[in-house]
Amino acid sequence: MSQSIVSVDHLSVRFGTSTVVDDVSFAVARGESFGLVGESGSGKSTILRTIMGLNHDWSGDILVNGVPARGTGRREFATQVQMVFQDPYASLHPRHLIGAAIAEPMHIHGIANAKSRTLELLRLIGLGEEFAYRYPHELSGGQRQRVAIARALALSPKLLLLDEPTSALDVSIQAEILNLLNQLRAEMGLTYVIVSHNLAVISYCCDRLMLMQNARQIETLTRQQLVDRDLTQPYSQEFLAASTQ
Ligand SMILES: Nc1ncnc2c1ncn2[C@@H]1O[C@H](COP(=O)(O)OP(=O)(O)OP(=O)(O)O)[C@@H](O)[C@H]1O
Repeated sequence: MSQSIVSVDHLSVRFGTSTVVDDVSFAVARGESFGLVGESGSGKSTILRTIMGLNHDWSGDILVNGVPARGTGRREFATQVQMVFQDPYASLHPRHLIGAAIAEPMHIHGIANAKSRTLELLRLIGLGEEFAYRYPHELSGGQRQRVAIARALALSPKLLLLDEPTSALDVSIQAEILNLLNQLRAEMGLTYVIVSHNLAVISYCCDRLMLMQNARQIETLTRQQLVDRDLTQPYSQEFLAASTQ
């Protein structure tokens, strides 16, 4: 599909003798937000990590911007796709200033004006420029996750892979981060693939979602189908019932 920013075709991923992603296919259009949802261990994060090139024992096809992910050089790939991880406490070096953390990918890629771009990114994610001179321990979890998002956007990728972006945060902060993600997507024309076990998060941020169970895809739904409970698979009904109890 030439319109897709990422397409995954018959993807299977193994760790040793276990197949943790089994024949999964989906495609995400430019500007779309696509959710991967399902119980713990169903293979969601493994799909994101495989797209990022962090797993090696896999078969099938992954195309990013129509080009095989396996064949794309790491440097070029980093300008197209970035990942945001669940734990904002683990994702920032404790002894690096926030400004340095955001600027680092730009320095690695030899991008000019890294300093002014860093300040611009801080404004974009709703933190003042003064945050450039703070250390991670001086920030709240929500502020750190904002910084992780700024860092992911530093090379201006069009595709973000978000792995449980709010589940390590206080419930009161989760909505703020989801609102920020929605706002950034609209303003910057970003595409998201968001992993979550939380249907509320997915329905707030995603246009479509794919439900997974035990390494396999069960069903793909639009947000409207989710809202209307227009489900065809018994497992989807079960999962939804369990999630909304
Ligand atoms: N590096 C690894 N080595 C061996 N097994 C792994 C590795 N990473 C993941 N797995 C296994 O692969 C399966 C899928 O894990 P994955 O993290 O993709 O699931 P998930 O749906 O994202 O779950 P969660 O929401 O708990 O992260 C699990 O059984 C997990 O134990």
